[in-house]
Amino acid sequence: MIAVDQLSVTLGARQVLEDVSFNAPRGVVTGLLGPNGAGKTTALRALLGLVPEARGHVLLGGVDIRSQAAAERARQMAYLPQGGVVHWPVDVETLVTLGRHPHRTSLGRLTAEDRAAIKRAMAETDVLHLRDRPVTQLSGGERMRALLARALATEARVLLADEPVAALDPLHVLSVMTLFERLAAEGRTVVVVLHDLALAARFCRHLVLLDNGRVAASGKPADVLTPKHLAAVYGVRLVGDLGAAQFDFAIPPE
Ligand SMILES: Nc1ncnc2c1ncn2[C@@H]1O[C@H](COP(=O)(O)OP(=O)(O)OP(=O)(O)O)[C@@H](O)[C@H]1O
Repeated sequence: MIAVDQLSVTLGARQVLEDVSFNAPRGVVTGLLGPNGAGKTTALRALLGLVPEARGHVLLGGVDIRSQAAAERARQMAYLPQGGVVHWPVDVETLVTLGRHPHRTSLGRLTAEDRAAIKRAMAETDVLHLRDRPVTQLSGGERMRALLARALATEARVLLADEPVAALDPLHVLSVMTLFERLAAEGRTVVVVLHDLALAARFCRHLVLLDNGRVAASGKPADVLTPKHLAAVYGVRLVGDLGAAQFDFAIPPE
C-alpha cells in the first residue's frame, strides 16, 4: 500500500536518510524501528510529503504522493507526531475535532458523520471522560491518547504514529496496539515507530529496521529481530526469545 523507493534526505550537511526503500503493506501493522537518530521520524515526515529536501519516491496505492494536493494527502494519511506537545489550552473534544478538518469544506457546523467519527475516536482511545478538560492540563499519557484520537478522527486509510505508546501505562499500551491491529485488519495501512522490541515482535507482522539512515533489515519479525541485527544495530545482546516473554500482560475480559 505504501512503497518507499530510494528515499534520501540531506538536512544541512547531514545525510539523514540514504537510499531507503521499503513497503508498508495493508492489513498488518508495520513497525518502524531503529536507534535514536536512525531517521525514523524523518522517514515518517517524508512519507507525509513534509520534507522538501526528500529525494526518491513515496507511492501510496501506486500513486506518487507528490502528485497529490496537500488537502488530498491530509485526507489519506493521518499523523501522530512524536512527543505529544500541545500549546493551545483547547479542550480535548475541540482538539479531536481538528482531525476532521481535512474533510470539511467550511468551518461551519459539523456533519453527523463528523460527530460520529469524533465520538468513535475518543471512545477508542479512552478519552471520552476527558472531553471537556483543557489538553494542556492532561498527563503526558492522557494527552498522547487525545492526540491519537485526533489522528483517528480523520479516518484516513493510512495512519502514521511516531512513538504512540511511549508515555502510556500497560493497559493503554495493549489497548492502543490492539486497536492498531484492528484498524490494519479492517484494511488500513498502519505504520508505528516503536522502541519496545518485544511489543514490536508481538503486534507488528512487518518490520523495517533503520540504522544510521539506511535500512538494516525489513520483513517478518523473526527475520528482522535476530541476535545478529540487534547486536549490529542497537549494540544489545538478545537474551531469550522476544516472542516468548517470561511474563506478559493481557486486557482482562469485560
Ligand atoms: N533539521 C535538521 N538538520 C540537521 N539534522 C537533523 C535535522 N532534523 C533531524 N536531524 C538529524 O537527523 C537524524 C535523524 O533524526 P530523526 O528525528 O529522524 O531520528 P529518529 O530515528 O526519529 O530518532 P529518535 O528515536 O531519537 O526519535 C538525527 O541525527 C538528527 O539529529
